[in-house]
Amino acid sequence: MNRTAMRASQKDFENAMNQVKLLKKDPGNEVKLKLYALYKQATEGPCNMPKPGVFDLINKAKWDAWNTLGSLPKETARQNYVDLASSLSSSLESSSQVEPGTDRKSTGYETLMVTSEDGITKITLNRPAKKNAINVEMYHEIMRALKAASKDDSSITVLTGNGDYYSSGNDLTNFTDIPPGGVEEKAKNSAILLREFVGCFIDFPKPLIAMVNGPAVGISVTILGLFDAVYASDRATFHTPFSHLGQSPEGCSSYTFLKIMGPAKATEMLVFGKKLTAGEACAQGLVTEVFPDSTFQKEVWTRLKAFAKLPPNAMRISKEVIRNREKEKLHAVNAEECSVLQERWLSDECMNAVVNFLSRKSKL
Ligand SMILES: CCCCC/C=C/CC(=O)SCCNC(=O)CCNC(=O)[C@H](O)C(C)(C)COP(=O)(O)OP(=O)(O)OC[C@H]1O[C@@H](n2cnc3c(N)ncnc32)[C@H](O)[C@@H]1OP(=O)(O)O
Repeated sequence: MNRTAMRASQKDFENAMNQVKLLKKDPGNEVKLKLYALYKQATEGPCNMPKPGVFDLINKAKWDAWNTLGSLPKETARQNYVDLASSLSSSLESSSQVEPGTDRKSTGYETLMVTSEDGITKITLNRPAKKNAINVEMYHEIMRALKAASKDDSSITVLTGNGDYYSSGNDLTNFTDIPPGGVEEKAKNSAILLREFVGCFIDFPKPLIAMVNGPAVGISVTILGLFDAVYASDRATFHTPFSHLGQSPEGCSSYTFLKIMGPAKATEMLVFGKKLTAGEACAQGLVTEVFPDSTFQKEVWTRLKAFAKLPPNAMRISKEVIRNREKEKLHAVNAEECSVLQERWLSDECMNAVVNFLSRKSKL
């Protein structure tokens, strides 16, 4: 790279584009937008395309990024692209060099940490900077981890979150990646993914325990009705703001929550979006037991290690006896909830809520 002359050649630019393609780690949307904008400016000059519509989120973000470069000369954009690509490849390469020993690398998960020890498989949601929001990759990885845990040597499986949140629920940027078939195809694909995801919890054969380490939102709350025990820190809260988001209940909660807490309390949560404290969630039967945050990890792990010593086949069979007669019903509820949601995601109410969050106009 001709860095001394501070003017990147066409060859430097092409090398930089290859460097970007070969990056082992995703540099994130913000950086990708910057690269896109610099590429367009370097090859086509200032943006003179018409501005995309407000619901065409991806193209609008790209247009905004390119347009922000104003009349930056092509040569400067080319140089900036080369510099950015070079800084990315050195920072992302070096960060991947310090990680080989970590769970993430050794298990091949990008959004989870999965460990298996003392008869317990622990699946940790691991996007703490995004409050463990569940993106499409995480949905797939959770399903993969559950399938592996159902067949491994462990006798119980635990789901928890890394950082201050258990999970902020569905990653709202999932709605921005619109395929060529448009928003209808996106809604259809999302409903298929959601149905498969929830189905994995319905069918999970071993005792499944949630350790809710902090606030839980949306789908991370609704699927708790499919767990066998839910232990919560007293910092945890339980929030299903579906109406606020123009959406409707999922995770079989339209059935399980009614059974767990009765229709009136379930309606307060699922229709009016009432946020529960851990104590309230325990009083309503959604949470098994609440622990002070300072002793949460120690107390719960002591208990789980004792559970994991129980005969695994007996636990599996007891779970089957308790749960199996409900399975067919749960799959039917899951299918119905997903088909209702597929329509909801296309509504103005839902699209406006997503746009407002993504444009930083609203938060829960
Ligand atoms: C396949 C599709 C299936 C769909 C299934 C449907 C499920 C329904 C649901 O799950 S509904 C629930 C959806 N979740 C939300 O609406 C939560 C949105 N998030 C918030 O309101 C807030 O972020 C918060 C209250 C959770 C936390 O607020 P706080 O101020 O403490 O933190 P930040 O807002 O600064 O968050 C830190 C960064 O994390 C990003 N982020 C948090 N939650 C989400 C999310 N759900 N989706 C996408 N991104 C999220 C946030 O944008 C910040 O990112 P930044 O640092 O890059 O700005």
